[in-house]
Amino acid sequence: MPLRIDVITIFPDYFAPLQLSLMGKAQQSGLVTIAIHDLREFTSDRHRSVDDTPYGGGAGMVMTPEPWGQAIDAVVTDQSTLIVPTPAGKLFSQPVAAELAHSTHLIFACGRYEGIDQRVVEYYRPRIDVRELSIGDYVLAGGDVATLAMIEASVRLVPGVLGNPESLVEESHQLPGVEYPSYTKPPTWRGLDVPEVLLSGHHDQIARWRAEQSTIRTTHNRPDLLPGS
Ligand SMILES: O=C(OCc1ccccc1)c1cn[nH]c1
Repeated sequence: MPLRIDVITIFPDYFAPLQLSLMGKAQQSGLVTIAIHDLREFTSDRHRSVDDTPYGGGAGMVMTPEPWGQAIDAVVTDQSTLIVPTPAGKLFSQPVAAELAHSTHLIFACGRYEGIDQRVVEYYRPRIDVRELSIGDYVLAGGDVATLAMIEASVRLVPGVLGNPESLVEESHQLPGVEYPSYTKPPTWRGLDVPEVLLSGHHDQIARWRAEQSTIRTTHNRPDLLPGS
């Protein structure tokens, strides 16, 4: 059963990169189908407006619910998962990407401005799986870039998309923490040598060195990922 993804956005051109490289091949392989929908196609006024001023005051504009209701109704089934990228969402992560990779149908609602009228989430929550997801603690101008990141992270985990599942095995069996540093040819570059152990052929020493490098790097860059933290 291929994974179907529908993206609803006011900037369809943001998703041109999905036709390239791994994402493009995934679509050609039939493992994934991705459709992009322009939210303005679902407006009914002459100005094709999608936003209005916020109730309760405050700066910025809020996206009105009706175009979203029309657009989501056009693609939704009882198997759909509606994903709303927002800084206020639960944190997207590799385990969440793995879950999405095994879904049947994902609908991404890319909000702009201050976000989408919350009643859109409230309306669909009793009907389908609705997930407000954040890709990190910073604010983007819209959900489009977050959606690209979540699609790329999820689609690469769809069985058959990655030519070499080997790279997934290492990723999933990785020690808690970040990856060890990688090196390739030439053995010396601008006076810098590749760590000797990596050229030694001693696989147990290499594994030990990599584990140690992962711990050093995690301690320095991501102490929050250290076991027991
Ligand atoms: O900025 C983001 O989404 C766009 C957005 C949606 C709703 C209101 C403001 C901005 C975002 C940041 N981390 N994850 C998502």
